[in-house]
Amino acid sequence: MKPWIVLASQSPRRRELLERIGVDYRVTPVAVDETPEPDEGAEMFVLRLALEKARRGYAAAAAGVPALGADTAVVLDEEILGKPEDEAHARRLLGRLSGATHRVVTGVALADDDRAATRLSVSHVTLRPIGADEVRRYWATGEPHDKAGAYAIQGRGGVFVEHLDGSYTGVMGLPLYETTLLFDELEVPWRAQW
Ligand SMILES: Cc1cn([C@H]2C[C@H](O)[C@@H](COP(=O)(O)OP(=O)(O)OP(=O)(O)O)O2)c(=O)[nH]c1=O
Repeated sequence: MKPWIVLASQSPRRRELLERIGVDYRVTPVAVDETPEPDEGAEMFVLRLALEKARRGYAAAAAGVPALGADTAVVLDEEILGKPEDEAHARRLLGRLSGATHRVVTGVALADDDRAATRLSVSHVTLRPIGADEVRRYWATGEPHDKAGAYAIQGRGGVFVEHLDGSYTGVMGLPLYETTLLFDELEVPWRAQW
């Protein structure tokens, strides 16, 4: 049996969110170069990567069903912060995010051979001040290692979140509202489970 969609992602968070709403998917992770173009804004960047992941996922899976791609970036003062390379990098990232408001942008894209649709989710997140010792302990949990901005709202990092203006699932990596708009657009039968 064909799945409804291909998920062009290795992120366990994206799988978990699709499972929450009962979507039948198959995973086909793809590798894309995640380097922003010179002068490319964060919104354009995540939309471009989401679409690239979706298109490559569609081709690689060869399942004849639409492929979903997504990309999340944490943005402070128009700078894309990315994932931490090591503890010192996480310390610098969380030091900058501590006690400040940043933007989390997630692009989602759904594509097949002749159709493609994209949506953008933008959230503003305020983190409370985070102490150096707290960063050290947080790093030791392993949680921040593969997360943009070195924190996870859905995990222990939730204790740092003083305010969220936007989409919780968008910050987590797959905005469910926007994703279901894409499903409707390309006639993915997600409502069958409701
Ligand atoms: C800010 C934040 C990010 N993240 C995650 C979401 C994304 O998985 C990750 C950002 O990296 P992405 O490059 O968007 O995704 P990925 O590398 O995990 O997976 P793939 O490219 O295969 O789809 O950070 C959280 O889980 N919680 C948060 O609060």
